[in-house]
Amino acid sequence: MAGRQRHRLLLENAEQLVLVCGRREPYLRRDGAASLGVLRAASLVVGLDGCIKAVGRADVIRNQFSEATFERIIDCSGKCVLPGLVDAHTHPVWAGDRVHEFAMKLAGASYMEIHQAGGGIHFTVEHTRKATEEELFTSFQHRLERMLRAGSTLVECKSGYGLNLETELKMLRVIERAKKSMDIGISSTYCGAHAVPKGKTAAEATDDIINNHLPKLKELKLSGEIHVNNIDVFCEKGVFDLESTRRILQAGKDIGLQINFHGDELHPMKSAELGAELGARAISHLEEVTDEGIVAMARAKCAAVLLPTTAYMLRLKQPQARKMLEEGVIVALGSDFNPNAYCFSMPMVMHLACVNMKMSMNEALAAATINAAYALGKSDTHGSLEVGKQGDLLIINSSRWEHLIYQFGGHEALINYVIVKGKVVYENERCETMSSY
Ligand SMILES: N=CN[C@@H](CCC(=O)O)C(=O)O
Ligand SMILES: [Zn+2]
Repeated sequence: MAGRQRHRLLLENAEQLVLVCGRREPYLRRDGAASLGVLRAASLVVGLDGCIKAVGRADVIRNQFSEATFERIIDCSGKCVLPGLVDAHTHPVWAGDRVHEFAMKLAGASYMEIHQAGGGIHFTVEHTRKATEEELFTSFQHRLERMLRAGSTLVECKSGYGLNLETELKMLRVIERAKKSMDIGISSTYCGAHAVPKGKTAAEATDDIINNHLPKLKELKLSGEIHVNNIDVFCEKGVFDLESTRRILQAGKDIGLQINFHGDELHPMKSAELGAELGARAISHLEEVTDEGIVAMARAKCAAVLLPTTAYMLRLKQPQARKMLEEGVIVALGSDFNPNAYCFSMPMVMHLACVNMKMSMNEALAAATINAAYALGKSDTHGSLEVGKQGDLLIINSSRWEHLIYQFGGHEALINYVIVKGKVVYENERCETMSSY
């Protein structure tokens, strides 16, 4: 019996309550994701500390908590409860959109042609350097709100449109401010090696990062001003080669950052092999990964963060999700939200992963919850509905959870509530009438 205690939230009698996993698994590989834990006619309790206190059959929970009181009770009859989605890769702090480049790409220009002609990341760097911290914060806040409304409750956020120390720090301060002031969870990534800045060689940029940027980040961490979680490099032909990538990532690891980088996207670079060797937490993209790289990642428990929007947008070859899953790689998903791939929606990302990368809906949900949390080093607190984990939840207005993936582009009509630490942070009253058609 739970006694007369007060709790924050009771979700009662959900048609389906999708645990994702239930035995404190830190990740799910292919076989684990084949059948996700789903309870029927189930309830869930979140305590005043924001953590899940109980999950189980509705009649059992009713009995157990018969004398308890709740700040809020939501009747979930006919609805599904899922863990909040985790977006493992985004670039959400920038000024200056690139809709004009979308038109160029549709007319046949490649991503690298635009980049080498001074557009792409360089265009965004120019605009981001000019923007004030306040302007960047305002647009970032709006973007985070859109991510939250699409069901993401934990998001990885990169810097990388400054390249010089001053603007990289400006971006990281903006991310830090959102970490403190917004409900959505954030894992922050220093991505000063996102491109070689104009006027510098890759070797000079590498030295600048190692000798100036990283020592400053260490100092700011010690003074408590900015806490960065991950280090990233765009390891790509014509950007940072394997050796520069190795030096930067190792230096980041030496100051306590988790390695989580862009690799093997447009050309095979042996990024996967490097990441496995350095103990990387995750590598993103991997459209061009080798068979040996896949095996090395599986062995090193290095998560593959696949980004279906990028391959779709740039008409690249799809990452080999099936091969990765068969070889035992931990597969996660990210939206890759950035001025090139303007997508906030993890439900859309899961849909693309299923159709274009041949993942099952169970695999896609595991990749967008527990495995994405693992890619950020947070699967002990996020990514599944288990007692003791943070109460980050979604309630959808459907009696089968798979509608979240099946109704592509339709999440606005389907997501009824988004909850962080047991507190309702988004409530969509219109979905009641909209999603039943
Ligand atoms: N590939 C490198 N970085 C981003 C794109 C960033 C940009 O084009 O602004 C990505 O992950 O897709
Ligand atoms: Zn990226």
